[in-house]
Amino acid sequence: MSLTVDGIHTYYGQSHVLQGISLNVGDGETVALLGRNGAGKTTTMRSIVGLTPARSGSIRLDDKEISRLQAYRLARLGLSFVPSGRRVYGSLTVRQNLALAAERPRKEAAWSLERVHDMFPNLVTLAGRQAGHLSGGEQQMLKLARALLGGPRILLLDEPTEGLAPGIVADLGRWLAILRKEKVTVLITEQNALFALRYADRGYIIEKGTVRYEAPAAELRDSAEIRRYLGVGVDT
Ligand SMILES: Nc1ncnc2c1ncn2[C@@H]1O[C@H](COP(=O)(O)OP(=O)(O)OP(=O)(O)O)[C@@H](O)[C@H]1O
Repeated sequence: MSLTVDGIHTYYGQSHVLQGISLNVGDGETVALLGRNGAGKTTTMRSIVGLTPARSGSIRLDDKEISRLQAYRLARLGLSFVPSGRRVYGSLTVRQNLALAAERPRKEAAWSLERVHDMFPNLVTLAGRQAGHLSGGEQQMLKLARALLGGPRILLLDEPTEGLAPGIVADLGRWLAILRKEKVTVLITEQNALFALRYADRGYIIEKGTVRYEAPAAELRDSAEIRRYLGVGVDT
């Protein structure tokens, strides 16, 4: 499975936010989408998954044109969008949240509950807890678990570290390393550029709705120019 975004233009009303973004995510790759505040990272993801459709340009899953499909059909095709923030069914328990996600999986790519529990053993302990009462990190874990149970062909993770304590960010790094090893195809946006580049194969840096740089993650991480541009200091 590969995702190809080719020259998409997306608007909010009159505001021309994405001005010809092109990128691709190859089968089994982890790709980081970076840029300053307001550059258009979230909008790019929302365009890919059909929540804020692009007005022109092409988006293809393998050779299939998907840019005109509605969000629910894209979700059925295996585009799994994990938005930032606390988006779980707060009044349901962890167990119920997982059961709902496992109800109608895309069979060929679905993870079993057992495999998900191997990756996130804490979810076993937390099974009876109400999801709305979990910490930010625990909710992030639950969102990822739900996405995997659904059988994603590509996981789109929007700012997964947002609002997480440093210790939890380290956990998230471990999960991203596992996804990469398991060859799950991932597109990730991050304010924390160095974090994302540590777990990505390649990265794109966008500015004002266009791609400004594209390079292997290690190259972006080591470039003084890129660090200056992104306003990041030394790697920790
Ligand atoms: N619902 C909306 N209506 C109008 N303008 C919007 C809307 N959402 C985002 N924008 C504008 O579109 C531009 C791109 O926003 P976007 O959220 O994609 O950026 P981002 O790179 O994800 O940045 P951030 O990390 O700050 O979310 C910004 O100028 C933003 O103000």
